[in-house]
Amino acid sequence: MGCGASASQVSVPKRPSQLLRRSSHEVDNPDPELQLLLENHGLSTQMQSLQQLGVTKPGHIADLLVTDLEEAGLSRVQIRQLQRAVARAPASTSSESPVVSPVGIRANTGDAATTPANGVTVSPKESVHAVQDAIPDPAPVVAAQFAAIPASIPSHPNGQPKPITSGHGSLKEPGNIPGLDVSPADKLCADDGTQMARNTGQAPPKEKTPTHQSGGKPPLYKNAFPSPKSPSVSPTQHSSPARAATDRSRIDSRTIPGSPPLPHSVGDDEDDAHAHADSNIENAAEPESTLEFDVTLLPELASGKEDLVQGYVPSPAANAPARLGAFGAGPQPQVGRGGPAPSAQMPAALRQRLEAREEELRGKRKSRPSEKSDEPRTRSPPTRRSASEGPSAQRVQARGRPASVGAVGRQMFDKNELRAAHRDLFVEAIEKYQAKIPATVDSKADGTHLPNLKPVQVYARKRPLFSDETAKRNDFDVLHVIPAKGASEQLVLHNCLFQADLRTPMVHHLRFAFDRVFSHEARDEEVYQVCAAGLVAAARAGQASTVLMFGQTGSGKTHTMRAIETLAAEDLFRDLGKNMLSISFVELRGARCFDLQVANLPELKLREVREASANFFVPEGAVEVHPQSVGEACAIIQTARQRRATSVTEANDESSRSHAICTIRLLDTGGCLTLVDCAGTERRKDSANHTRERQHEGAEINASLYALKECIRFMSTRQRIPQHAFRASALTKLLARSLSRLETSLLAVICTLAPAASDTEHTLSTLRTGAALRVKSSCGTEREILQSVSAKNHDPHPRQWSPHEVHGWLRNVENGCFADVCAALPAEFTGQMLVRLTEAHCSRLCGSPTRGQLLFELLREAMRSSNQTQP
Ligand SMILES: Nc1ncnc2c1ncn2[C@@H]1O[C@H](COP(=O)(O)OP(=O)(O)OP(=O)(O)O)[C@@H](O)[C@H]1O
Repeated sequence: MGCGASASQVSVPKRPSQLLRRSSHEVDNPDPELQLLLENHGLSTQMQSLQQLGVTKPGHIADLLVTDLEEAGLSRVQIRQLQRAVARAPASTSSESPVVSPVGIRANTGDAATTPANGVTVSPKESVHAVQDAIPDPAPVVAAQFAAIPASIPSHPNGQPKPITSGHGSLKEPGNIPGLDVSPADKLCADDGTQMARNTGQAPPKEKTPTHQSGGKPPLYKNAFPSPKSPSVSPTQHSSPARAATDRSRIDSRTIPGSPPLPHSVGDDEDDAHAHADSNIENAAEPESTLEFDVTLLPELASGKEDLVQGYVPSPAANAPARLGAFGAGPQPQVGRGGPAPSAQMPAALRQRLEAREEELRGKRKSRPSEKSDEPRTRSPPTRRSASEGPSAQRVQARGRPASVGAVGRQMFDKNELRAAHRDLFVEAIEKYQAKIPATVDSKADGTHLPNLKPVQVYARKRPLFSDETAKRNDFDVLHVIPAKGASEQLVLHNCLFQADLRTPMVHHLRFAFDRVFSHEARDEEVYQVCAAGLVAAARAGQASTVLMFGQTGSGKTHTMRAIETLAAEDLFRDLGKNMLSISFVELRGARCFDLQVANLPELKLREVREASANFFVPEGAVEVHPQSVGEACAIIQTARQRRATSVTEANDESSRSHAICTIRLLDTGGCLTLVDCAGTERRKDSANHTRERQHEGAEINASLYALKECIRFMSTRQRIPQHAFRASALTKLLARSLSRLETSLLAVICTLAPAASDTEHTLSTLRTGAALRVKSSCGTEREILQSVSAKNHDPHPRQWSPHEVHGWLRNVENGCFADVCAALPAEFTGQMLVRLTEAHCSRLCGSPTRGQLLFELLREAMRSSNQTQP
């Protein structure tokens, strides 16, 4: 018996250190009486099984077998003696037996050792594989739970432990018991033996694993490796009916796939060989009548296993979960270790079903963002996308669908798409708002007289919305120039947005005031008259005047400037004779300056000129042409303009990629008119498809415009523009001469605006820049306009009423029926006090509850209507 085997007989110890230790270690034979007892009670095999599992600690043995031993009638002393004997006995009785690792995985020894069973030298590396292979395949263990049904005991795939029919399964001592030869049959079945060891290797770690289903309790092992019921043991030997029942349910461990190899008795090798041979035949004979596939495969199918269990198993395997629980179940079965896919031996129909199910589950897992959260989602559930649906398909879909309906991938909606998708909604809101604005807003300007020329004038011009913008982009007009009796000075930008949830549309109505605002219907002549004519006149008088176009690309800068250039030339020639003016035309591309008057566009250096008042820069060698007629002047300007660098952009088919500076000098007076058509401001999105060079160009344009804005800010507050501000860009260097003469300089900035909703962000940026320039130059005046407009448009809240307004309201409300209340109120009774009156107060004031209630309601109504008209 294994317990009594001496250590000298051990062929392969656990580790090298143990090898040394065990070679000199003698294990005492246990008490023969005890040995007999164990054998009589069928416990000797159990002990050996435990030994092979590496369970050698007395405490563990006691835990695992104490019940059986006690029931077998062993005294405590005997049990302890037995435990000591087991502990001293070699843990491994076979060279094939794997070693139990600290985590309970059995593996072959790490040192190169000749394996007696197969004669193969196992290298350390191979032993690592052996460790991996030794990871328990739980299927047989689970299958063992069904071992009580001998008729349907399945064969395990991949030649794993074969069920041995009881007819061949007489108890035999294993060939790997120390000192005993390994039978040829065992050698032949080395694989099986390995697998069996593998199977048995799973129990010890689970004993210690806290997460184990059974909490690692001893009965698990007792049941997982039931003692073989010797044929010689009659049921009457059981101490109790319950015990008898338990034992009846036990079968020869060798009939249970996954149970440890049983000891062979000397001379049983032949039988064993027969047994294996028979078992192989049996396996071949019953390829599909298996239960273990069921329990082995299902856990891999995760959430779908219950269905499958019910669907598949019409036999006792249907009780798998219950049995699993009863047995403690050891490790959860996993598929894919040490055997072929169980499906390979399954009925075709079942295989198909499982495959379909697996596929479905895989799909579910993919679509499930997190396996952890089983809670139902409050947001709209992810919709299943067909193969044809890509991001572009979703974009198209999103366009036609209200954003409030389950937005799939909200990040795919950009502002402009949402605007276009909800065009009608926004247009209606805009029209409603515009209808509320009174058509006659007082204006200081009458439209015919030129405004008083301030150093910096800021104008805004809206260009028309083009039909292709409406057709292609479903765009709509979001710029509204507020009509006025005289000339418009305000406009509203309706910024159509969605709240952060991307479901709630909203419109921000942003008002801006300028020296003059031109609607899309304004004619070029009108613009010239208001914005440039005064500056032309000032230049003629010897001043330095500058007209500067500023705005996003495609908003109409060049369109407006062309008209101004032509009309200015006409004006100047009308009053002046020949050779009285000169025209130079240069363009700035980044920091480089080119002469547009010369066909080959020579590059010009910017030369610094030092003057007493300020330093400035001039393009050295720029050609100055002296036109002899208006026509000639216009032709010169036209030719130069055509030489200007342009290219196709997202926003403009003929976008100017440079700043164009046309300087007209008045030779007699020394005056100068500088017409600057800036390159369009670009946002990152506009240049997204540009080449690297073009993107660099765009960056330079924006940088120079920023420098220009800085200079204008100094100018608008009548501060001296510092040199560093001028030197920041080529544009400001060239404009230094005009802008630095504070006393004599005039600057008109025309902000050109595109009205399309998709250009809202550009337009807003331009408006903000323009408004900032202007407000600083004229302090509170523009604010007053804004306030007066808001006062006219929005009723002040009763809370803000002065005592005079309170009395006035009381005298007039409801046709004066509350005029008498005025007398009851103190003269200083403010709106703040009025809104605090309760209904009871009102009743007391009015002398009757009915009147009091009416007054109270009228007041509330006034408050409500005022709230509604607030911006
Ligand atoms: N007030 C307007 N009335 C009619 N058409 C206009 C008006 N303003 C601009 N346009 C047209 O819009 C288009 C773009 O105008 P323009 O080239 O002047 O833009 P831009 O601001 O100079 O652009 P960029 O900065 O890219 O050069 C042109 O076809 C122009 O004719």
